[in-house]
Amino acid sequence: MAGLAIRKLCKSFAGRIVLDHLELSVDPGQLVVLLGASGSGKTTLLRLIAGLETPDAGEIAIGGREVGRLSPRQRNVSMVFQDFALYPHMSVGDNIAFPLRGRKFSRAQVASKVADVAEKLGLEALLDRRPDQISGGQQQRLAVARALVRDSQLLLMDEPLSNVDVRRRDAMRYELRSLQKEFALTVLYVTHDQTEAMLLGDQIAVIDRGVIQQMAPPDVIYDQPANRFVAQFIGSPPMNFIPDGRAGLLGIRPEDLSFRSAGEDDLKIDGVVDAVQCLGSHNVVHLRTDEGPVAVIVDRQQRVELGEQLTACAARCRLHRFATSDGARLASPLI
Ligand SMILES: Nc1ncnc2c1ncn2[C@@H]1O[C@H](COP(=O)(O)OP(=O)(O)OP(=O)(O)O)[C@@H](O)[C@H]1O
Repeated sequence: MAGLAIRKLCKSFAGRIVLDHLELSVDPGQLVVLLGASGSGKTTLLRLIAGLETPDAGEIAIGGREVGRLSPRQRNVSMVFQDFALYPHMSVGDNIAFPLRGRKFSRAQVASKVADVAEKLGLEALLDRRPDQISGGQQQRLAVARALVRDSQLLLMDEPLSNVDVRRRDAMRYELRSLQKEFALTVLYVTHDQTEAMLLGDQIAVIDRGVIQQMAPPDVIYDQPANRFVAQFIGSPPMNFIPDGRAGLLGIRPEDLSFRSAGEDDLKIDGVVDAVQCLGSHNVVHLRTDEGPVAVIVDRQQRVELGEQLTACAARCRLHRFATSDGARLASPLI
């Protein structure tokens, strides 16, 4: 598969800016997750790449070739939507063959390509079944088979797992990741689910109001968020923010706070326990403080009473600093 490069892409609907000089690139064989809230422009971006919408300005190149003027078919991009958009009335075999319809292939060539791809994806015993007669994981493989059979350059996925049972979803994410690696698929995967983004992406591109706020590997997005928006979008419960005094905001992840002080120099926040949530593997303690609400993740063993006065502490090296003006990340307070 090929790489994708987008430069200064703009799109408005009825005078409302949806994509604002957006820049994004996906290397060949990489899975980039486009993560953003509802209405941030994710689907619009996919539709522009696929050629289903026309940009107002900007460039879209697939495999180094500008595709802005090409029809959707000429772009050779596969798009997978919710529930994989399989044809329910067609057999698995016909679903795989469908993208080859209308192309100049003989019956025998189509049959051979379908057999080849079905074998690669372990679907060969299922070719006569209908999509509702195969498992969710097999449906996902069928969607990938349809992209491979037509030698797609790029796979665009728009929340394909959103209707999948929560218990199955983990296994399907794992399988998608394996398929993507095995076949070196270039994938741009849209979701609003931060856990999904962290689990799937080689890189996560966080989008807000039509602009990519940060694109980086998941651990970098989490450990060095480029601005306040990214910092609070990723992490559960979200990062705490308290005023810094120096025209800035301090950001502290709930797991970086504890009620046991480790060092003289620790940041200390006094508060009263407002609520304690049990999340199975750990508890979240919500403090009411003079700086606003603060969440602290603690061991289940640690006994904390409602109304108790406590001091939450964090090592200075774990703090993040952001400008109050535009939310941009500043050097850490220690530097
Ligand atoms: N064809 C259209 N005409 C007018 N407005 C549109 C059109 N398509 C999208 N929009 C608007 O553009 C904005 C971005 O929509 P888009 O579907 O790209 O968001 P999204 O990030 O995919 O959201 P969601 O996660 O809810 O699907 C929304 O405010 C939407 O109403």
